[in-house]
Amino acid sequence: MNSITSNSILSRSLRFSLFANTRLTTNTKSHYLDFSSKRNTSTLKNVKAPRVLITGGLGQLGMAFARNLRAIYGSDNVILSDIKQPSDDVRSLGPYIYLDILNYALMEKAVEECRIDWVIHLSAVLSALGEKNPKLALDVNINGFQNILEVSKEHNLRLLTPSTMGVFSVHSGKTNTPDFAVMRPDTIYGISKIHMELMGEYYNKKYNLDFRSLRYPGIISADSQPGGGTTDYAVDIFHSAIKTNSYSCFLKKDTSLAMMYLDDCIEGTLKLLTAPEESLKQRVYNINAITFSPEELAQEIKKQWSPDFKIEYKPDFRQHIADTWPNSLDDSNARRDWNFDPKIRSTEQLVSIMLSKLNKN
Ligand SMILES: NC(=O)c1ccc[n+]([C@@H]2O[C@H](COP(=O)([O-])OP(=O)(O)OC[C@H]3O[C@@H](n4cnc5c(N)ncnc54)[C@H](O)[C@@H]3O)[C@@H](O)[C@H]2O)c1
Ligand SMILES: C[C@@H](O)[C@H](N)C(=O)O
Repeated sequence: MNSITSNSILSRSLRFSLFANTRLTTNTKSHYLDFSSKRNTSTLKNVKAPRVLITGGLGQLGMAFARNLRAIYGSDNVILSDIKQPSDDVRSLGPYIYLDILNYALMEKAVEECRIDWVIHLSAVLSALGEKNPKLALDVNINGFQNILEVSKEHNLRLLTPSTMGVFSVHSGKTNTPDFAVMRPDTIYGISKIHMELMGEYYNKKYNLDFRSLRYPGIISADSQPGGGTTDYAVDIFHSAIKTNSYSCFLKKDTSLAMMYLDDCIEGTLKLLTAPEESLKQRVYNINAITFSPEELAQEIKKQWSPDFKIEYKPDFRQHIADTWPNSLDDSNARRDWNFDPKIRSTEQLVSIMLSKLNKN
């Protein structure tokens, strides 16, 4: 059960600067005023906020986005959506609508009726699930994205869609992989995410669509379950350690991968979402934070949780996927253009924050 709290992870000053940064290109609807002019702060309070639609919001990341965006722009301005039934808790925190991204008419109706200005498009089928059901992954990740891309173009929306380190491959380089590396992924997930990146860039160039994307490493969260990826072990291991003081890992002990704590993912994404157009030198950016292997993570859990913690390694089909992915990404462009700056930078910090959060639940 995800423990849903309404508190934002963002500091008050960061929330304010993200709000103040919420600037608009001239061709955007006038739901709210342009902050780019030299307004003094007293005018901020009586200015309308953007109305944000989150698709696929009931997965691992969606609620954290909703909580933090609502803390900045107000609950009624952030509409959560998915094809799952939300809990009463979720419904109590703000507007929720059923939205299947494969239904273009339904999506356009939602954008019009909810007077949407920005979309955070999270709906997707992730790597492991995608290899089990390639047709579903193709449908959701490609056809679904085409729908949201078209609706965003037709309605002048700002569209942010997360990409993944899964677009890289053995040809991209394993360490400090740059934004513009060779991309030849052999998973349906990686292929569909490259499609998303390239089509988003095409619509930006051809139709001036305000498309933004960032390549996440494996995201690690305490309050939400992962949705079927190859890095899910790094979340599952904590729940298993607390429950049984043991874990059976589906990757080999030395499989080093790029990882990130949820709060850094959210803060970084909101920085890109609100970055002034003129600061963006590209539309798709790598972000990076921590690198560890299952064995290194297990050793840190032994240190901070229990020296008797037991781990076994039983690699499955996800090992091949992980073997094609980088262990770290070069995110210097994200740092340069919109001040990406993760706080959790070590396995030790990650284990400490995860155990403290999970022990509270
Ligand atoms: N979590 C990570 O580690 C990670 C890393 C890299 C990139 N990303 C990206 O971030 C985004 C969110 O990831 P997540 O971990 O929350 O994913 P998730 O798998 O946990 O959730 C995806 C959501 O999409 C929804 N969905 C599926 N089909 C849909 C449809 N037809 N219409 C509407 N919604 C539909 C699902 O119901 C689910 O709630 C995805 O685009 C993913 O590729 C995530
Ligand atoms: C890395 C990311 O895209 C997701 N957690 C997956 O493993 O598929």
